[in-house]
Amino acid sequence: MDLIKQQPFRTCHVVAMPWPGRGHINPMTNFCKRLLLRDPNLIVTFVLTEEWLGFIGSDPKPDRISFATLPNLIPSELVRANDFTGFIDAIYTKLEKPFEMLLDSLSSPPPTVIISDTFVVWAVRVGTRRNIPVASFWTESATILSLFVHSDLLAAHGHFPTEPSESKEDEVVDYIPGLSPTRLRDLPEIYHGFSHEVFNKFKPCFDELSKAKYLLFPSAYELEPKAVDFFTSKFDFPVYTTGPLIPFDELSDVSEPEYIKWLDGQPESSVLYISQGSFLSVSEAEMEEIVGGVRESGVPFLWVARGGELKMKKALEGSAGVVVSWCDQLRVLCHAAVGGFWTHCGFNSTLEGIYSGVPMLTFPLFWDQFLNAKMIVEDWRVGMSVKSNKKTEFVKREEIKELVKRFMDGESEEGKEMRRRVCDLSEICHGSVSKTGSSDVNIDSFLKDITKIV
Ligand SMILES: O=c1ccn([C@@H]2O[C@H](COP(=O)(O)OP(=O)(O)O[C@H]3O[C@H](CO)[C@@H](O)[C@H](O)[C@H]3O)[C@@H](O)[C@H]2O)c(=O)[nH]1
Repeated sequence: MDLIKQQPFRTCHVVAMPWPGRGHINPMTNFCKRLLLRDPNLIVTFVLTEEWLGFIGSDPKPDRISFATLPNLIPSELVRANDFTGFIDAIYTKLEKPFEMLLDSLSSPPPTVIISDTFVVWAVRVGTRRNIPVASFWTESATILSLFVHSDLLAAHGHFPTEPSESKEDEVVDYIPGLSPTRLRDLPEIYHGFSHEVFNKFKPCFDELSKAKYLLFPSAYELEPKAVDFFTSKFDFPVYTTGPLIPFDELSDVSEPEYIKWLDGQPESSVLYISQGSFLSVSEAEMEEIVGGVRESGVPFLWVARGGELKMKKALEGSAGVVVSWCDQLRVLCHAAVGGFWTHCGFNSTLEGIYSGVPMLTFPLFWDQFLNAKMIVEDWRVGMSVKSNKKTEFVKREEIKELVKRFMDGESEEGKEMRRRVCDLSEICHGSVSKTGSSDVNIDSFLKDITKIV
């Protein structure tokens, strides 16, 4: 393998500090694995709460990653959605000290760089105090980061903060660098309500960003070139796209869980894979409509029902599909039988859908997911939207039934066009992580940066 040339005697010690959440830990893990593959002298200390170590500690991992824990001083993952702003506060106020104590204990060799999730607000502060460079790791789209750092521009246009109103919702935001013209209704509601509260909590993280030494985007440059270019010109430090940080290296797994065996028996591109993410869920009434609509469409499905597997199995008894509580998502998406992905549009899922070349039915629930859905449907044109045009109403089963049938029809003109486009984007993503792709080139440049002796 063409590895980067290392300076002798210099072992690079990366301390990885993800935000405690599945959609953040997964790409950070995959990034560390990629770093280890490219640099035989690198070691990684991966920092998790004790609870998260319990969730993922038994997963196979390379030798040169060791886990270190922070005490369980924040609300459990199992209930964090109940009080999300309280969860953010706890991370902000309770984990900085234990993290510093942990850094004190890492002396052989001492940390070379901290790679920290951008939302871990104190990481840049800690790194600056200790003269350890911090690479800020942003797990959402570059486009939404541009929106977040431009709340002043939104305010200047009367779009932030503001109360919801029908007329405003149709106004078009066309002045944010890297963001294609977008109706206010398709942006996360950072301008009012709960998302506004969450945004205010996270705003200090965007202000800290300029004090980092590197910025890392877990995506392919070609998916959002304008937004990435904006950050490259904004900051006087390096900005890297790493290629999609999804577990494509693990696709050759030989195990055959029941749901893969079931997929093996289904016709090509016939199955709708449904996953609503690992964090929030929809109301019971809305779920009933979704279940009814999918069932009546007659389309075969593989459904990940987090937390409510038994109930869902009962509701879908006798219909054309399988319900599981968890699956190896990328492997499922890459299976020939899967022809569509009903997704909540978490950024990892979005990248996984694109990488697999599977068109998406978008059903965003919160935060960046609304803009991801808009990019899927309008910018990349690789999906259709399930959500009603009015955010207060949910879509009824009859509409869902018709939409699912239309979406899964690979023979219609729109179906063919959507599939052609997603295959093109899939090729771009595959290219970026291929042997000669931009991902390795960028990761090697990042490694050269962090291992150079100053
Ligand atoms: O049965 C399942 C379900 C999910 N996953 C994986 O879990 C991850 C989920 O990540 P993502 O799609 O990003 O969803 P969330 O966990 O909801 O992500 C949070 O973090 C993301 C990245 O910051 C944000 O974009 C989202 O809005 C936020 O909810 C993906 O890698 C999936 O492959 C599985 O492997 N099996």
